[in-house]
Amino acid sequence: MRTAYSPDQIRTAESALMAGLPAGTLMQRAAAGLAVVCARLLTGAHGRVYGSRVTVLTGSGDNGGDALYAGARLARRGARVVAVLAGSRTHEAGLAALRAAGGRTVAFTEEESLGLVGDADLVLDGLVGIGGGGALREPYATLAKATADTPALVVAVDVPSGVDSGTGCVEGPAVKAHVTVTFGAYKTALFVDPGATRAGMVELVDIGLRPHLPEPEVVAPADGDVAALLPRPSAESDKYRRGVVGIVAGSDTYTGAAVLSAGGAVRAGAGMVRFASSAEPVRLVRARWPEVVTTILDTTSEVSLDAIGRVQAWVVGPGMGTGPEAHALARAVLAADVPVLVDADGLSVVAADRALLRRKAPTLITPHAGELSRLLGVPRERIEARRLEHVRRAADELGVTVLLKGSTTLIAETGRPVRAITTGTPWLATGGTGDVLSGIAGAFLAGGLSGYDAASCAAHVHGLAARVAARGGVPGSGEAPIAALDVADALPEALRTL
Ligand SMILES: NC(=O)C1=CN([C@@H]2O[C@H](COP(=O)(O)OP(=O)(O)OC[C@H]3O[C@@H](n4cnc5c(N)ncnc54)[C@H](O)[C@@H]3O)[C@@H](O)[C@H]2O)[C@@H](O)CC1
Ligand SMILES: Nc1ncnc2c1ncn2[C@@H]1O[C@H](COP(=O)(O)OP(=O)(O)O)[C@@H](O)[C@H]1O
Ligand SMILES: [K+]
Repeated sequence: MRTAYSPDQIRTAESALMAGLPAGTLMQRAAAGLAVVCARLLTGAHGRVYGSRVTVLTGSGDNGGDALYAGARLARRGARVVAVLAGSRTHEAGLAALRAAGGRTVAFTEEESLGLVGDADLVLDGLVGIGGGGALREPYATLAKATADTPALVVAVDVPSGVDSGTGCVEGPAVKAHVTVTFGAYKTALFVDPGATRAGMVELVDIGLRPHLPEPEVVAPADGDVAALLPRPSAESDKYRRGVVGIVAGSDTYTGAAVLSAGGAVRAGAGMVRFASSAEPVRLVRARWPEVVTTILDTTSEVSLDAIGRVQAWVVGPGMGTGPEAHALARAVLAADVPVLVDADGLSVVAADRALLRRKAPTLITPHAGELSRLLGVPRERIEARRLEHVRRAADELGVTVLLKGSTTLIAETGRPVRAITTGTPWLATGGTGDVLSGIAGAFLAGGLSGYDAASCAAHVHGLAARVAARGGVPGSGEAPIAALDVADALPEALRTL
C-alpha cells in the first residue's frame, strides 16, 4: 500500500526527524536523490549528463533550495545549469552551492526565462512545494504555463508547483511534469486528480521520514494488496458459497447497461449471476451471457424480489431509468438485508429520495462527478476541482461507502483513509465502462468483501483490464481505443497478473 500525507503531517514528521540530525541533512538527502533521478533521465534521453542543458526554476523557499542543490550536483557532472531566480528571495546556501559548481543564475525576465525553459533538455520545477498556497502568483504562473510547451523533460521537485499538495486542487496555471521526485513520503496531491495527472510518474526519495509518519490520509493499493484481498475459490467452494450477485439493471430503452453490468460480474468471478429486468434486456443478457440466470420482472404489480432467488449482494441502477417503476425497484432492492451497490440511474433515484440509503446492511454507491453533484447538491465543476473533499463529505453525509469515478478513482468510508486507484487509462473514458465496473464490484461484494474492499479491488482490476484491452494483449505494442465490453472480456487476463 503506498501511503500519502498532508503537508501538516509531513512537517510534523520532518521536525521530529530533524531534531536528531545536523541542520541541512534532510535537504542534502532530498537533493542527492533528486539529482540521481535527473541524471538517469538525462542519460536515458541523451546518453549523458555532461553537456546537457538544465534550467532550474527557483522559488523563494526550501523547494527552491532542493532544486538549487540538485542543480549543483548536475553541474559538477558537466551539465550546463542555469537557475532562473523567480522569488523575492532565494535559498542562499543552495545558490552558493550552484555557483561554486559552475552553474549560472539569471533574474527573471520573461523573454530570457521562457527561452531557457524552451531550450533546455531538462527543466527542474523548484518554484513551490508543500509551502505553496492558492493560485501561483507571477512570475511563477508564467513559468508554470511554459512547462506545458517545452520539449524538455519536466521534473517537479516534491510536488508540481501550482498543485495544492494537501488536496490535489489546481486553482490556476500549474506545472505539468513528466516526473515528480517527492521526498520522505507521498503527498496527498500525488494520488488525487487534478493534481495527480500533473505529477506524471512519481519517484519517492527516502530521507528517513518513515518512522515518524502518522496514519496516512490517502492510500493507493498496489497489485499485491489487491491480490491478497480478492475472493478465490477453494476445494470446498460451490457456486452458492462463492457468492451469488443479483443485478437489477436495464430497461426497454437502455439495454446495453444490463449486458455490460452482467458481463463485469460474470468475468470478475461471481459464483452465480442472477439478472432481473424487463423482457428486452433479459433477452439480450441471455444471448450474450448464457451463464446468467434471468427473471423477467412484472413492474405493473407490486415489486417483489422473491421470484429472483437468494443473493449475497445486489447491484441496482445501470440503465434502469428514473421513473416511478425504477423508484419502486430501487426501493425493493434497498430494503434487502444484504449489501447493495447503487450506480447510474439508481443514483438519480436515491438523489430524489435520500431516505432510501438509510438501511442496516452495507451500501456502496459508485457515482461519477455528475451523479455525485445531484446527490450532494453541489455543482459538478466544484466536485471535479475538489474531489477528495467531496468524496469524504458524501461518505459522511450519506453514511455509505462512496466510489467516485474519474481519471483517478477515490473510495471513501467514514473513519478509513481514502483509497486512490490509479491503474486506469484515459481509454476508459468511453460509454458503458462504468456499467462493467458495477458488475465487478457486485461480484466482489457477493464474494464476501466489504464495500470498501470490493470497491477498491473492482476499480483496480477494472483499470488493469482496460490497459490489457487497450494493448490488445500484445506486450510492447501500442494502444488502441477500447469498447466497454472489451474491458469485461479482458478481466480474466488482468486477474491472472495479480
Ligand atoms: N522541511 C524539511 O525538512 C524538508 C523540506 N524540503 C523541501 O522544502 C519544501 C517546503 O519548503 P518551504 O516550507 O520553504 O515552502 P516552499 O518552498 O514550498 O514554498 C514557500 C514559498 O513559496 C511562496 N509561495 C507560496 N505559495 C505561493 C504562490 N501561490 N505563488 C507564489 N509563491 C508562493 C511563499 O511565499 C514562500 O516563499 C518541500 O516541498 C521540500 O521541497 C526538503 O528539502 C526535504 C526536507
Ligand atoms: N480520463 C480517464 N482516465 C482513466 N479512467 C477514466 C477516465 N475517464 C473515465 N474513467 C473511468 O471510466 C469509467 C467511466 O464510468 P462512467 O462515467 O460511469 O461511464 P458510463 O456511465 O458510460 O458507464 C469509470 O470507471 C472512470 O473511473
Ligand atoms: K515544485
